[in-house]
Amino acid sequence: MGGATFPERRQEPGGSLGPGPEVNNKQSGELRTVADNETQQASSGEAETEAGRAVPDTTPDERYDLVVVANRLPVDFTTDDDGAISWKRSPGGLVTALGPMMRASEGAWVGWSGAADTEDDPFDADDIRCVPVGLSAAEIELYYEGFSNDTLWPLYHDVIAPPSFHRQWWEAYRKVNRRFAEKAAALAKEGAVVWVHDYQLQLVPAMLREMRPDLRIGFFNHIPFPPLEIFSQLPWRRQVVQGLLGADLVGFQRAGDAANFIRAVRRLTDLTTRGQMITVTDDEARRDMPARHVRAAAFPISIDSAHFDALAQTPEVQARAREIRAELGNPRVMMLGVDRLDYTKGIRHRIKAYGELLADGRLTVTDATLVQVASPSRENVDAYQQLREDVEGLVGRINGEYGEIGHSAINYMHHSYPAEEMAALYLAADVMLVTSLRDGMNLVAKEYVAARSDDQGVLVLSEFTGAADELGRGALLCNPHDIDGLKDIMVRAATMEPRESRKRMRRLRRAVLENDVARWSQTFLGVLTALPSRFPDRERSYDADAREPEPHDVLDGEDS
Ligand SMILES: O=P(O)(O)OC[C@H]1O[C@H](O[C@H]2O[C@H](CO)[C@@H](O)[C@H](O)[C@H]2O)[C@H](O)[C@@H](O)[C@@H]1O
Ligand SMILES: O=c1ccn([C@@H]2O[C@H](COP(=O)(O)OP(=O)(O)O)[C@@H](O)[C@H]2O)c(=O)[nH]1
Repeated sequence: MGGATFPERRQEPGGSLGPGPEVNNKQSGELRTVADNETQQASSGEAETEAGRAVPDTTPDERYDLVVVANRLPVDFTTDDDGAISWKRSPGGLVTALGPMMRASEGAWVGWSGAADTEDDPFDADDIRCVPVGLSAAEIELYYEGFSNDTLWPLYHDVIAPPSFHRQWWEAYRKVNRRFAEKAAALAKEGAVVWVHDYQLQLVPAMLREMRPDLRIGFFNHIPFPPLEIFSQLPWRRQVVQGLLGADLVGFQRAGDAANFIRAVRRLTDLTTRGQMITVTDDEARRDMPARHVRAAAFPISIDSAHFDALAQTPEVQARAREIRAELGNPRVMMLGVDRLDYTKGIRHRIKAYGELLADGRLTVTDATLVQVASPSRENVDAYQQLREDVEGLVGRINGEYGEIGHSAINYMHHSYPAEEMAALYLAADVMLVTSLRDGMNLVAKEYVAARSDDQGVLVLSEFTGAADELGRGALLCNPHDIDGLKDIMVRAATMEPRESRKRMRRLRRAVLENDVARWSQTFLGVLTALPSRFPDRERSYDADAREPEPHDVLDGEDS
């Protein structure tokens, strides 16, 4: 397929970001506190950046053709009891998705290291150039835990939990977004591509465009974009839309998300839209600039399917899968759930349904078991603390009620595991339960499929995941709010004839192996770089030969 091409990097494609070695200080530099860092103080000041303001300096060899900007770096720093600094892979699907592309390109990844009050020098981790953005402890509380994960996250996930609106959080969000924009502006070569990711950084595209109008800016939202009626609750809804419209291309997981965004643009601005295109003409500050077009479309994200497929076929992973089953007492049916411990994932609904199946006698602990991995997430946010209490209380009650010696009803782990262990769990599981109440994509569903080269296993998949659009024909789709319906589907999965499950799994595997993450990033970057330039004379350093790949259809001719 067509799309952006990148200079080859020294590393072979496909390595996974496992727990990392200790950081080489020569490479990473000493950790410094934010307060110690004058540059940081300057760039994090309260003052609004004016159009045309000078951008922080970087040395010429620290400029890139491709700059990825995401809240998190692909690795998190941790400091052990002896003060030694090491890193491990950051949680969540964003890193799973972007890691392979970044390892294959000569780009830089701008993000937060996961630690408070540090400002680090750029470093290489797993062959990705990482450029840290420092956050103070207060900013983590206000920008990350507050506005990102207690305002935007619940709002964008169908208000499953009530969002909180605080002006102080919004101010921190703006300030931190500006810091990310400044860092990206300083790192990008003339005419470079900057790809901004996710809800934590929605103001970055417009800020960056103001600082660097020469850049080609893409934005991808990994989580759903809510319907107008919900989005409108946000007191700063216009500023968010304006922030996103700084991009040339705004990508979403599902066509419905892109349609929601375009509807918000139509209602909250005076701009004209036509299908996927929005014409931006209100550049008051820069009247010399011609009108520009912003395209909004769906680009469903994926995984490094071939890599996961190969990983699951290694003798070590296969042996570990057998070991897991043996340790569980070789049940007839092993069901599996793997999620960040997040209220969007429908963990409570799943466990409730499982408990009722045991109570009804439709499943027994000698016959079946549920393994639930709930990896720690956002532990300082109240809703996540409450969720942990609820889930662990429920698991304890069900185990107390139905467990027998040698047969737990539910094997619950509040840990995060490396990819090898995930692959072994997927291989061991007869039924994979993905019951999210709302989920941008859900890469776990795709990983399960990629791991099953034996064509066995059944995927139960919530219709409220992005993955349901592509995997709906092979998975058993469920509505997790309908507990009785969910119970029936779980029993159907546990008792499915091998002939039917093989047929379904083959269908699923075709979808996942064909549409991998390389294709996703090439399609997005291909569309981004093929959009007509506002600077036709300027030679682009990207992909002059690319034919324009097609994003997924968004709107059915809805114009205004
Ligand atoms: O960084 P955290 O606050 O620890 O959260 C982890 C990540 O969670 C979210 O993942 C989303 O992206 C996945 C890949 O596109 C998608 O499959 C999933 O449905 C989304 O929930 C979040 O969007 C990331 O920014 C976080 O880093
Ligand atoms: O213990 C764990 C739990 C999850 N994951 C990975 O985290 C990602 C979760 O992505 P998903 O899109 O399903 O959800 P998110 O957490 O991003 O909302 C997947 O690649 C999982 O393999 C992991 O490596 N170890």
